[in-house]
Formats: sequence, C-alpha cells, structure tokens
Amino acid sequence: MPIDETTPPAPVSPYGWSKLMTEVMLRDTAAAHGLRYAVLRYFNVAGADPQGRTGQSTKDATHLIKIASQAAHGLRAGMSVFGTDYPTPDGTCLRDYIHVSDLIEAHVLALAHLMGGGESLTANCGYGEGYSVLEVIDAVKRVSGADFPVEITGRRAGDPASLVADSSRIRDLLGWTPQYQDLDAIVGHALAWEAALQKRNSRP
Ligand SMILES: O=c1ccn([C@@H]2O[C@H](COP(=O)(O)OP(=O)(O)O[C@H]3O[C@H](CO)[C@@H](O)[C@H](O)[C@H]3O)[C@@H](O)[C@H]2O)c(=O)[nH]1
Repeated sequence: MPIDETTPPAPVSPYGWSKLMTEVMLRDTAAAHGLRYAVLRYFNVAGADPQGRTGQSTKDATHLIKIASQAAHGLRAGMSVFGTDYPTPDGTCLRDYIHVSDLIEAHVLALAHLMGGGESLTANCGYGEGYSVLEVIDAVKRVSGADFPVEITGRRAGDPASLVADSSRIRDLLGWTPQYQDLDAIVGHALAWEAALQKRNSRP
C-alpha cells in the first residue's frame, strides 16, 4: 500500500524520529514566526549524477544498491539479503528507489514554489513503485553483467516490510515529473559512480 502524507508517521529508529522531530520544529516555528517551509520526505535515494560528477561517497555506507554495486565490481566478496520471510511477493522488503537527480529537481521546484509565495508543504519524494531486495540485486547483476555470491541471512532489526510512496501531491502541486524512473538506469548510474569512486580512491 503506497504511503501518502496523511498516513500518521511511525518511525522505528532514532534517525526516523529525528526527521519527524525536524518536521514538528518546522511546523511550530512556522506557526510562531510566519516561516514558510517545504518538507520533502525522501524515500530510498539511489543512483548518482548521470554525468558521473558526484555520487554517494560515504565510507562504509550500508545501502542496498551501493553494497550490490561494490559486489559487482569485486570490491567485496558477496553480499547478504536480510530476510526472505516478509509478507511481500518474494519475501524480501520492498522499497521505492528514487534517483538522486529527480530528488534534486523536487528541491528546485519546492524552492521555486516558496519563492513564488506558495504555502508550506509536506510532500513525499518517491515514484510509487516498489522493488524487492531480490529484484534490485537481479538488476545490478543484469546491468553490470557480473555475478557474485548472495547469502540469505536473518532479518535486520528495524526494517519495515514495505515503504512505497504515494507521490501524487508533489506531482500535482509542483508539477514534478521524474526523468529517471527506471531501476536499470538508477543501478547503471550507481555502478558507474562506484567504479569512478574506486579509481579516485586508489590514486596515490
Ligand atoms: O546488504 C544489504 C543492504 C540492505 N538490504 C536490504 O535492502 C533494503 C533497503 O535497505 P537500505 O538500502 O539500507 O535502505 P533502508 O534501510 O530502507 O534505508 C532508508 O531508510 C533509512 C531509515 O530512514 C535511512 O537511514 C536510509 O538512508 C534510507 O535509504 C532493506 O530491506 C535491507 O534489509 C539487504 O538485504 N542487504
């Protein structure tokens, strides 16, 4: 079931709570001081700059597409799937992976909205399409042409079974029209970035 902005937030991690607290602070500051704001609720940010200028560089990042990309490039021996007993079609968690460039465009549109005098808004940023962990790993193998070992392990604590956005609000209100709503494109850009990052990090 896609999640819309009226679904009561129910964070399961301190990080999730910190994001919700930020929303509450913005709401209260706006009420007290007339501030106008845009809350953009990111779903699973993925991919990289299509021109290869930047991408996720956090050392030891644990995100699925990054881990799978590293495995495809032989930077790690293989990877784990955290649980196959979720109430989803293939038993692995579903996520709504949004290309970082589409997310940037959402910010540009939100800023233009506010600068044009628009009301405060809270809007989901996702495509409304969920992919399972196994589907993502298949995409990484398909796009890279590389095979790597995948081990099934137990669930990781705090992983909800499904997080898929209803993004009608941002589409309707800001005219947001994603350009990269394609899992293979997202994975392709992530793979290219991971290769570039590896080259960059191995320079003396
Ligand atoms: O090696 C891995 C890595 C991830 N997963 C699974 O893949 C899915 C996606 O995981 P991940 O890429 O870590 O994203 P989320 O846990 O959905 O994290 C999102 O939500 C978190 C909590 O809001 C934020 O911290 C992250 O930045 C954001 O991407 C989850 O089911 C994980 O269990 C695996 O099976 N194996």
